[in-house]
Amino acid sequence: MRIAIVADHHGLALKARLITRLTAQGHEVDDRGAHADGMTVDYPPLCADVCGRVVDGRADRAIVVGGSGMGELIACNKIRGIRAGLCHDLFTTEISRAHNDANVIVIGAKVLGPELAEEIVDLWFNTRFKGGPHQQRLDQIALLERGEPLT
Ligand SMILES: O=C(CO)[C@H](O)[C@H](O)COP(=O)(O)O
Repeated sequence: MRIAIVADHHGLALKARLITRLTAQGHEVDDRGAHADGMTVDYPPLCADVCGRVVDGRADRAIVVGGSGMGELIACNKIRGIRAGLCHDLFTTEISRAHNDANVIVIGAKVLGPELAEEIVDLWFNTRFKGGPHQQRLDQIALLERGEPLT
């Protein structure tokens, strides 16, 4: 897969570790920043960058690493066409793909250790969307996103 990845200042070490792992697995990983320079950064532009790439097809999926990940989750889900999941355990990670067809995974580097983060990312990439009634619900979410009435 073509994966766009970003991290703020809290997620740089985890981002580097995930890039190494995903590249070794055969993915094409595009590191969109931030880059290790000791500066603090604002996460919304980073989220906008990778989410824009998912929406316009330059990336298949995106990974966003923050401190808690909560603000990143909010930012990503403001972008039309993005379904971002905050994944800090195996159950919600699997559901974010199987039920929600998440196209962005958000991780808090201050919440998870690196080994669990790797396990979560592997599970996220290896879980298929189930479709069926879940597709109907995603269609309803898309209506909400466009400000259209739910039918
Ligand atoms: O996870 C985050 C947002 O949800 C950020 O990493 C966090 O808010 C950064 O804060 P600070 O610059 O004070 O370290």
